[in-house]
Amino acid sequence: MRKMVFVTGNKGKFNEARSIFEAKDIELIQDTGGYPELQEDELEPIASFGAKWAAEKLKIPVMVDDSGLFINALNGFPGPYSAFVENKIGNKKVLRLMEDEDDRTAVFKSVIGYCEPAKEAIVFTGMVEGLISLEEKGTGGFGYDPIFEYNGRTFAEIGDDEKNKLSHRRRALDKFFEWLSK
Ligand SMILES: O=c1nc[nH]c2c1ncn2[C@H]1C[C@H](O)[C@@H](COP(=O)(O)OP(=O)(O)OP(=O)(O)O)O1
Ligand SMILES: [Mg+2]
Repeated sequence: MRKMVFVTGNKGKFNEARSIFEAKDIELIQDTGGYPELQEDELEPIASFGAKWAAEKLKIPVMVDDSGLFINALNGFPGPYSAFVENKIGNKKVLRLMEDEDDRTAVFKSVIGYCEPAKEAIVFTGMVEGLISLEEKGTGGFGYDPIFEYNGRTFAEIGDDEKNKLSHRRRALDKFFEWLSK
């Protein structure tokens, strides 16, 4: 069985990616060592720099995932600040910010960065459009899943298997698998 090292401290991301890789017969190994996260408006340079940095440090091919929730009524907030905002204020306060907003549309984005030592990093972007719910719903998933609605149910309600068929992460990983198989 082939292997891939995923540098992330986020257990929810890792568990999701692991089951997506399992279906491709690739064993996913978590490295929690981290990497410096650039301050950028876009996720692509953050993932690209992180993958390059980790590949040179560990001296093995690695992947990273920089992701986030972009809420249209909030000008794309929290976007690249998603992890900071999740830890600092949480879903309830994000819903408070959205209290008077009619436009509930939002985009979940995942950028997978892959790099082999002494090579350039390559990135694959996946997106899914949905709505910010009026209240938290569901017990599955992680992070913003309880407030991100897709076809009437939140990502925390639809369950891991359903989420893994259509999520931003799945869409980015499908592009990665296509590239790997070339
Ligand atoms: O499918 C998802 N369902 C719910 N929430 C999600 C999802 N995907 C990303 N998110 C949230 C988690 C974190 O608050 C932020 C990403 O921040 P991001 O820096 O990429 O991840 P992180 O700091 O948690 O882990 P790490 O950098 O070690 O991979 O967006
Ligand atoms: Mg992070």
